[in-house]
Amino acid sequence: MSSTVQTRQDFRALWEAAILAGYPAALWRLPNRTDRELIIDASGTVSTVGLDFEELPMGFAVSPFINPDAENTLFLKADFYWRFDEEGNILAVQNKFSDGHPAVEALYRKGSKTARKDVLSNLEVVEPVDSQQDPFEKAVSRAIRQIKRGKFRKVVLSRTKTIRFDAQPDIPTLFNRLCNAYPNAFVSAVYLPDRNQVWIGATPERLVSLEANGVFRTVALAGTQSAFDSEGRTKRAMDAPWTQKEIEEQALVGRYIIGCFKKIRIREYIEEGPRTVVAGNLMHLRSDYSVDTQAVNFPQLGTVMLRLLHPTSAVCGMPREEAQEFILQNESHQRELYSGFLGPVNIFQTKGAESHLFVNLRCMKLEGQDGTLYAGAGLTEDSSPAKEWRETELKCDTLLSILR
Ligand SMILES: C=C(O[C@H]1C=CC=C(C(=O)O)[C@@H]1O)C(=O)O
Repeated sequence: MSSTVQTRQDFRALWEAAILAGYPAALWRLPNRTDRELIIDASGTVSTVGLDFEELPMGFAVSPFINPDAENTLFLKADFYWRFDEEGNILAVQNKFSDGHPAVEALYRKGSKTARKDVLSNLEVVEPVDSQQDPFEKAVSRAIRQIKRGKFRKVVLSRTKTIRFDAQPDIPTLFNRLCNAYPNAFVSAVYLPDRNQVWIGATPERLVSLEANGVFRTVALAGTQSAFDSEGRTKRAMDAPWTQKEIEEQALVGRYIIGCFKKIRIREYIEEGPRTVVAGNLMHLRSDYSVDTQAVNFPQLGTVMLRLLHPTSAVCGMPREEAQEFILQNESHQRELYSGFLGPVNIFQTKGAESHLFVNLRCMKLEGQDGTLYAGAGLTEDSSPAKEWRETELKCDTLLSILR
């Protein structure tokens, strides 16, 4: 434990010092919380692990979309961990190294000199919008034909939007803006030096949570509509109209989760919903599932369920194998970490360790000044290609409206 005593520290300074030193770093804010948390891995590289909550130390996990049995999960070890309040006061700190260690020197010395910025550079959308629209809509039509032929029931097709900033964007500023705009999202920024990428996003979808009291949680999230009416007024969630297609699309995700519980003979789950939830500029239908792992005497439930759930039918489809094959054959980009999962693992809180993994949605990959936004839409036999395209545009706007 370091003896570097500090009660206030701008996480911007630490983040920038980590990037300068080439250390992997993850910055996040849990939904409906105000604390910001930061992990820095001073090894300089991200390791690949099998995600096992019982085995892993404190850290931050990041998974690609393709990750059978969660065996190829990237893991940032918490060599340094801080929890800050909104004003930047340090609420908790755990450093593995003492004063004099090169990593402590690199982070605290370089970090303390960093000037405060709060501007975002300008950006332009590089890719002409229609170059993506036509191939996307054609792929949606192919998917609908396959669904009608009975190949699968649902598939989630995604597309990208490429943007270019006129200077490297300031991640802490962007992160703070996302936190302010989307209080009920999981907001995160992850720096992966091996890939020379930063992934930043504000996702509404929890994949697996393991609370200190042993409660396991997951959700079935699907169905999308704008949170605003045609005159731009905010809709009331309770008045949101849902079509048969959207109700069915969300029900398939719920059925998939219940199927996973059944596989491992868990009957003691609590199901709540579906209800309409607001996710920034959008609304979705969400059902919540929880299990008391202590009451059912199943401490490994989180690890087992994660392997069964990922990728859920909210990002892949049903049946999973057929849908995944269609995605790999019909999407023109690699998803990489989009629609994978990410989040803190075994973070020690006063009552015990907690883990919270979220599906990596409403996100952007940043490589220098180039950004790639990702968005997908769940397709069923009642989908309309033009409507699905508009839905992906709305999903890109979750981040774009904050960037502009
Ligand atoms: C695949 C995405 O969203 C998923 C989560 C909520 C609603 C969805 C939908 O309505 O299609 C998607 O299943 C995305 O944001 O890229």
